[in-house]
Amino acid sequence: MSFLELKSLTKNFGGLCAVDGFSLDIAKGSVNALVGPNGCGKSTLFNLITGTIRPDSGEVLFAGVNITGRPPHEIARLGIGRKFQVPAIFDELTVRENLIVASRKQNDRTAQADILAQIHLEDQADTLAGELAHGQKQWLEIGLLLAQAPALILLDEPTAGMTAPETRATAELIHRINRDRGLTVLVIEHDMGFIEHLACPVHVMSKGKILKSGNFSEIRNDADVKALYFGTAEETVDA
Ligand SMILES: Nc1ncnc2c1ncn2[C@@H]1O[C@H](COP(=O)(O)OP(=O)(O)OP(=O)(O)O)[C@@H](O)[C@H]1O
Repeated sequence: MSFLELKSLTKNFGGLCAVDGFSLDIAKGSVNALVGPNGCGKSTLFNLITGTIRPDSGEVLFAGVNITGRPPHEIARLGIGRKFQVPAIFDELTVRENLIVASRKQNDRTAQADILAQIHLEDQADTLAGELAHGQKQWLEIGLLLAQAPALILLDEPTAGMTAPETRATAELIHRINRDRGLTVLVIEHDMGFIEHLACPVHVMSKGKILKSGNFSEIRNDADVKALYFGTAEETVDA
């Protein structure tokens, strides 16, 4: 059954069509990746899902409920969490305090301990968030999302600026929270190595709509996708 249903979403900014009749069905409990060149409309699509901006036309259905045009706080309360590229954490609080502040149930220490284990920051619980390594800050922000008990999370370039081991660990983290919490995940990414580790359905966006959907190797070897990135079908997508 479709958990998130995007139906012919369209958003224009003046004369620019950023999202152009975009449709996609995301199944409950699945992980999906959205890739595409700079400016193809990925972040605008996330803004349409989370209510930051309203579509000119089209609909967003979440768990069967039409949430199109609802305000962001209402959509968040319904269970959609979003992580932006730059981590929004409290640097001057410890990792544990960050989680407590973000938690729906602030006294539920068991839930917070579970999250600490899942984001691999058990040993840093009493470290100031500002002192964490870059990758750990990104994981803490995913932890802050988990503390709000969402059913769907949208991650915008979660591995930006990460080392290769951090990137691999992030793919494992996403698998873990998907498996252990039954969370549905939609990820925007540029890093094809990360997408390969995720081993999930990949949707390629171009000029506001889906160009191709498939598994990693189908996308990597697709002539239209190669042409989109390189203007030629001769090379391999590994940017
Ligand atoms: N608020 C806005 N006002 C005007 N134009 C906008 C606005 N937001 C986005 N755009 C334009 O819409 C197009 C799509 O932008 P968007 O940020 O969604 O792309 P993207 O695929 O997320 O890009 P990137 O990978 O670089 O983050 C771009 O041409 C962008 O300049």
